[in-house]
Amino acid sequence: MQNPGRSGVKYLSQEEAQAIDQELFTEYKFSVDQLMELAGLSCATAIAKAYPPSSFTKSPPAVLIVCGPGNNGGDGLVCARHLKMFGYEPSVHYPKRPGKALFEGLTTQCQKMDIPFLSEFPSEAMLIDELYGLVVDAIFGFSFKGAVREPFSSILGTLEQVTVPIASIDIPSGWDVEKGSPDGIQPDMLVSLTAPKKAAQHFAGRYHFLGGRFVPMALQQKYSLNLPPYPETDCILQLP
Ligand SMILES: NC(=O)C1=CN([C@@H]2O[C@H](COP(=O)(O)OP(=O)(O)OC[C@H]3O[C@@H](n4cnc5c(N)ncnc54)[C@H](OP(=O)(O)O)[C@@H]3O)[C@@H](O)[C@H]2O)[C@@H](O)CC1
Ligand SMILES: [K+]
Repeated sequence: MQNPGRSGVKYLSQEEAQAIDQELFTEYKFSVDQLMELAGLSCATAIAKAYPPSSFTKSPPAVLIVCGPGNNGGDGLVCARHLKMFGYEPSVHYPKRPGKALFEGLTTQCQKMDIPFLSEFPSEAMLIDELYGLVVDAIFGFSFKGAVREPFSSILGTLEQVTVPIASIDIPSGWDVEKGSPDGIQPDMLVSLTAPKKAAQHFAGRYHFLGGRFVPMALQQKYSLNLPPYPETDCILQLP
């Protein structure tokens, strides 16, 4: 069954999301860094649309970006770089770094753009609320499984208590990719990449965007994604 969501777009199972991802790389010959750049740019663009710098109570508009150990974390690093270009003041916490050239390169790019990397995660939610106007959750994406391991369980425990909005990339971190998590973080924004995953049906925040306008039509059709048309040349689209 196709499981169409409110907009008619298909909500993917974890297996389908991983299969499409693999096909983009193996059959369509995209490289990870190509798609990660487009994914991260989509996220920064959606953030700039929903939370323009003028909407922040403090200037400069400070954003905390928490990056996890996989490609979702890589999207977060790309997003941080574009947010800086857009006039935000991003800071990154990146506690578990894969020893791969792609992530090392993305980290260096951020560092050379004067984006600070916090060695310690703020232990109190209140501190985050005082210092930042927005948190970007780039901890886990569609490959997340099982109970959250440290240091991310403590980080997510703190994020559950922040009052500033959280923008989640692809999946609200800690949520089951298909079933969601009523007790987990409750982001204000979700940017679904390629197509929403089933967990997105439990998203109750204000802004749900679709991003990652890079799926060739043949692949969209193979998986019956039924993606709504993106407006003009936009790389994001707001879902109802
Ligand atoms: N095609 C697309 O649309 C594109 C998708 N892109 C992005 O890629 C994302 C998917 O990336 P991904 O496959 O690298 O996995 P992701 O979810 O980041 O994390 C895996 C890491 O988390 C860890 N981990 C897992 N469970 C855990 C737990 N319970 N507790 C603690 N750790 C846990 C796991 O560790 P391991 O289990 O291997 O030890 C591994 O290190 C996708 O959501 C989108 O954002 C774009 O970049 C490009 C185009
Ligand atoms: K995430």
